[in-house]
Amino acid sequence: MAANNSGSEPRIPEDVTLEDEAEAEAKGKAPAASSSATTTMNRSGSRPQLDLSGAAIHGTLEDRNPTILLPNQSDDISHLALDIGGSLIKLVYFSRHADQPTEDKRKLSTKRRLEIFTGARRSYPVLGGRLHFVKFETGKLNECLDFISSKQLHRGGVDSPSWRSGAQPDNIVIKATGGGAFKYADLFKERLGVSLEKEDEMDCLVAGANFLLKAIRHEAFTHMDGQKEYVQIDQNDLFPYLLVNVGSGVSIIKVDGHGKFQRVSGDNSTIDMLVGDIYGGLDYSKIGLSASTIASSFGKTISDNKELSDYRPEDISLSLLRMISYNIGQISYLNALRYGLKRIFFGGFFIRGHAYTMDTISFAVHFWSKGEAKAMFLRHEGFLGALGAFMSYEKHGLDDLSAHHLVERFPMGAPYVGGKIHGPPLGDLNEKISWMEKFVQKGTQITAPVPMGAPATTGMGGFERPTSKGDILRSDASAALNVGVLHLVPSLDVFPLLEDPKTYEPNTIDLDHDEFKYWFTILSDHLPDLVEKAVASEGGTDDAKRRGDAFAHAFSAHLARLTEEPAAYGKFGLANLLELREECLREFQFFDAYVSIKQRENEASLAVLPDLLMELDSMDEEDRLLALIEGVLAANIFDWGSKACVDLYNQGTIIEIYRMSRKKMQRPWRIDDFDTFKSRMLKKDQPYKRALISVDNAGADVVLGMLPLAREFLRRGVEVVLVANSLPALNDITANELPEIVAEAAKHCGILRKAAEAGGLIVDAMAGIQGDTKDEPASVPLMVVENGCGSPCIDFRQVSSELAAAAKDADLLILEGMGRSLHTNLNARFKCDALKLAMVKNQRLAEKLFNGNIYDCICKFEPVS
Ligand SMILES: Nc1ncnc2c1ncn2[C@@H]1O[C@H](COP(=O)(O)OP(=O)(O)OP(=O)(O)O)[C@@H](O)[C@H]1O
Ligand SMILES: CC(C)(CO)[C@@H](O)C(=O)NCCC(=O)O
Ligand SMILES: [Mn+2]
Repeated sequence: MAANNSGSEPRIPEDVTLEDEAEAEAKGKAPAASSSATTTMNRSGSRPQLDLSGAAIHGTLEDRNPTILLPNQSDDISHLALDIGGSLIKLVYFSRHADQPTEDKRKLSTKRRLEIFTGARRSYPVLGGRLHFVKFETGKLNECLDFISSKQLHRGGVDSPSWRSGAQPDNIVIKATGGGAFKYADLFKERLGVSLEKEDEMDCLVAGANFLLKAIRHEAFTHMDGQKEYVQIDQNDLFPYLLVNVGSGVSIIKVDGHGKFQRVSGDNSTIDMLVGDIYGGLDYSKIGLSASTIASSFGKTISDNKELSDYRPEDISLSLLRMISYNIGQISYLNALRYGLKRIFFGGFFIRGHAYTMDTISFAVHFWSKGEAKAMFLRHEGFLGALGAFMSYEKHGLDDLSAHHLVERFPMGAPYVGGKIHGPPLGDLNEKISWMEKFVQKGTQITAPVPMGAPATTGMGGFERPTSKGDILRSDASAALNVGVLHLVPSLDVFPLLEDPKTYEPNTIDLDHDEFKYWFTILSDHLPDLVEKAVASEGGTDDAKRRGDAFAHAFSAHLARLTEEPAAYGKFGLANLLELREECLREFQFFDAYVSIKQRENEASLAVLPDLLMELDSMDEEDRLLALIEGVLAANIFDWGSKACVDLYNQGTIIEIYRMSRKKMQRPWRIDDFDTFKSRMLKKDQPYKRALISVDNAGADVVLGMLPLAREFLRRGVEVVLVANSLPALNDITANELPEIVAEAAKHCGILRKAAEAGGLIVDAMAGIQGDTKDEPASVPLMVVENGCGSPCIDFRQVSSELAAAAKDADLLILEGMGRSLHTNLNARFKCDALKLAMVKNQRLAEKLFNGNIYDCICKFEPVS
């Protein structure tokens, strides 16, 4: 369908989904993905030896995970594993991040300063890359073979050296499990020239489940009365559990640890199971099992005196489904009872996200155990075996990964595929857009929340707002597998200053139904303007317009999907939603929609900075401190994510609005801990050592607000680490953009200049001559680190290793802006003093959080002791 060569109208299968490779998807732009080593390190004895001749480190030696290129390695190391079951083939494959841009000066000098290179951290064999989940029907094995072949997955992907060089590796071995690994081994050899190395199915199921439960934060959930609830699994309290995999057959396994398990029951088909050993030796009356519960509906078919054809097929199906599901629930419960297990995890594609099935199983388990045992489901339910087979390579170091290394993304196509491939996989962004456009024109119902609404025209808002009801979308959870692409980012760390990472929740407000409805409207309303900016940022070309349309449809589709099922992508907070928007922009190759706005505002602000600094310098210490905090709060008004503020920008120049905002500052602020903060700052015997200052927006916010504040710390001999986004989000300043701004500001300020030099941000020659340096103290460094994020919010469970390293010696954390200190982290507790500064630029949020009003200011100081 996607590549339709016939010239005729493409056929659009009813249940079409696409394999979203999105190879074009923000290549190499994943947050903090800078540290990529190579996957080609092989720890598995079962694999051929690596040819290390000619190996060269790519990138800098100081990079803690340099990419190692092995030019002479016949690239026979596979990034693919299979589970070939009776009904479905599951495929898990890995794709490397594209080559990273070389590190800039800032990064190198910062890393040197922060002593990130301790050598001890080189241990990761893991690299940055992505894990994809795809499935095919076993009956259509050819589709699967074509897919593997078209992507050259068995040879490490089309980007691999051997594929590029055209070399023919002779002995490719791929891990495979499931019955089909035996049955179809010859076919794989014949068609792809690969040997399947069989892995035990139970081993794989257990390894897959253990990995998911350890590494994916919101993998397991309960399902009661149609409601999903994600369960946080404590690693120290995981075992033992019962794993019930319901595929074509049912496997029931008691899992006691990693690699420690015992198959306890069930190896029959789902139908056989009905007559199987449900009560196996147990007293019928003791467990209160009533045979009529399940038998009753079919009982009628006997007494009704009707023919089978008199019944509606859907009624029969439902009865069957209920019967099977109850039975699965009962057998599982009985086994749990037998072994004293409280938790039962269900996997396998039989369940395939069906609310009805999950509810029925849950009900049965709950009922028979009188609430003692819990049925839980897994988001990657069908991929346990394939994932386990993938793990068995022992070469990706996946077992070293923790939840904070994994970021799940939902590019168009991916969540919904989980694998039904019809037609060739989409090779690039252009094909993806074409695919989407066809559906838009047809207005076709599709399983994915892909495009919908009226056909797009111009790229300038020529699309409809998404409807919040799923009338254009078919709500079919069977296709919407809710499995995204797992980005492995080994360079992410838990922020070490979090008081308790286990209980930390970034989002301040739960994105419940009402809340989501509100944000749905906000984000939908904002969309036309965002598309316009995005398109302009790419030169306003036809290509950009087309991508703009596609982005709008894709993002609308996500919103519609989430409206339909808020838990579709796992536990989803506002931080995730705002990040999804940015990721969606990047998916359609809009890398910085606000680039020109940021530039304009930076320039205007830098022009008035010298005057501001002079004014500040004429004040005494206490007044200056107040003026600085006021300045931060006032300048936080420049936020292109806030509708109210954007409306204001039409009413004056940047400087006029800044002055107006400043004039309106009236204490006490809505939260006003300024006096406590001031006292702490003025304690001469206990100065701070290092302040981490997390900045928000470009322009006045950073130039007239945060930089002068940073300068105050520097002047007091406090080291300053400015923390900024790794990737653009709205008009937020990024870590890459910041050094230039600092250098510009340093031309007018000796303190900044010396500190920036000390921090390696600028070299002496770059600094200007105008700064007055006569009474400055011995200089402490000013540094810039990236935070690992590409969103207006921050989740401190996953920050860049740079930031984590910088946190080591920090005793003050300043968070600025709505996204980072209100929407997220308002209630976060840290191991160091924390100052949260923001202007509330949204009426509803002001009311909800503070019983206040839009433009209220928050100055929340939380000393540790
Ligand atoms: N398109 C599909 N075709 C066939 N079965 C499907 C499909 N989608 C979902 N299913 C369900 O998924 C089940 C198969 O699940 P799964 O893929 O986990 O098992 P399998 O690996 O094929 O079986 P086994 O491990 O017993 O060989 C089927 O029994 C059916 O209930
Ligand atoms: C998106 C953020 C968090 C960016 O700071 C902020 O602009 C915001 O919360 N906006 C709310 C939407 C609005 O009020 O229009
Ligand atoms: Mn912002």
